[in-house]
Amino acid sequence: MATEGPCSTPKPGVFDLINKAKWDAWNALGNLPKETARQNYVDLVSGLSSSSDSSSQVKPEADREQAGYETLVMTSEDGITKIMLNRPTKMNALTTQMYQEIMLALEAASKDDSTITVLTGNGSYFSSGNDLTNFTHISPDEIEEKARRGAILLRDFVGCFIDFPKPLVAAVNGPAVGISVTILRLFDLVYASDRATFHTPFSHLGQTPEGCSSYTFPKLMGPGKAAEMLIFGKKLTAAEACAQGLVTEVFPDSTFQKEVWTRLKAYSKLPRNALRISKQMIRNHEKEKLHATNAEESRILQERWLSDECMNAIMNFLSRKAKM
Ligand SMILES: CCCCC/C=C/CC(=O)SCCNC(=O)CCNC(=O)[C@H](O)C(C)(C)COP(=O)(O)OP(=O)(O)OC[C@H]1O[C@@H](n2cnc3c(N)ncnc32)[C@H](O)[C@@H]1OP(=O)(O)O
Repeated sequence: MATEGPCSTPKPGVFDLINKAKWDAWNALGNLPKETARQNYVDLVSGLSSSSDSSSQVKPEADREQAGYETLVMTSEDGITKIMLNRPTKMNALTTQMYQEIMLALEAASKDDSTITVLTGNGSYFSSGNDLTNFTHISPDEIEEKARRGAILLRDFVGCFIDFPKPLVAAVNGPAVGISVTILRLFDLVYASDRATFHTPFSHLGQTPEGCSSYTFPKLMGPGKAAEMLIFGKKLTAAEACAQGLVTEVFPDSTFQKEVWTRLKAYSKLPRNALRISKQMIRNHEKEKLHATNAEESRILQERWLSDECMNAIMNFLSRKAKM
């Protein structure tokens, strides 16, 4: 293009891979003037040579922290976008603001140039699930409206995981509770520290399953094991969760970070589009079912949040300190 102007030669045959790729790139430039193409080429080459002059001048793919999040730390490096829940003193309990920021972060990650997206937690917990103070400071005349809006937020939040287009990985650095457990089935890989536990105390809270777990857990582990977790609140160790298929692999806590990130950096070098298309092929089979389950679970929870059972359980949790 830079020397001959717009593409005018015939397209090479389908098996002439190298010349066909060159032709496609040339043809894609359309009627770009020869001079502009030449300047673009010079800019590209001088950019490459100046960056390869000396290794000290190569700016490493810095851990680019993305601004605008208060409850998360979002970084992109080595083809991996990491979304880290960042309320360690509250065990990364999920506030309304956090649900919203996670949705924004997923939206941004779905469009950035990374290959893999990872969700993890800062501190000792992955997440203690829904922040139970989300249900406080509500006057009686606001309760129904708050429950209605909560159900919409829940449905939208889980919907983002169902529809996420790229490989999505959970690095479960510590215990996980409630919704931070149920959504794991919507991830493509779940790596867990051997310190992690998996606990869904819905009945204890007068609540019911979400995150599509009423469908995905029985399908994954059989109805009996799913009932132990979702109905009776049995807490699983990382090894047990791995045996049930909820966790992909367990790592010793002492080497968890090193082993997981080494593995993910290697995966992130695989062809990006192939990974994305394969993920979508695997997930597309049951998307409709997942969205229908999500809508139904959110509708039922909206009712549960208004029940005495739920309100009493939350008041019990919040008044623990006062009783101590
Ligand atoms: C839009 C709405 C969508 C709703 C979707 C619905 C989801 C359902 C669920 O997720 S159900 C699960 C809800 N989570 C829980 O029931 C866990 C509650 N927390 C605990 O049981 C414990 O805090 C613990 C086991 C996670 C940790 O116990 P530990 O004794 O180690 O630590 P503390 O209890 O002292 O916790 C430290 C401070 O963090 C606060 N905190 C922890 N988790 C939550 C939470 N989920 N909600 C609110 N606050 C939480 C805790 O109160 C302490 O705060 P303080 O230091 O200010 O007292």
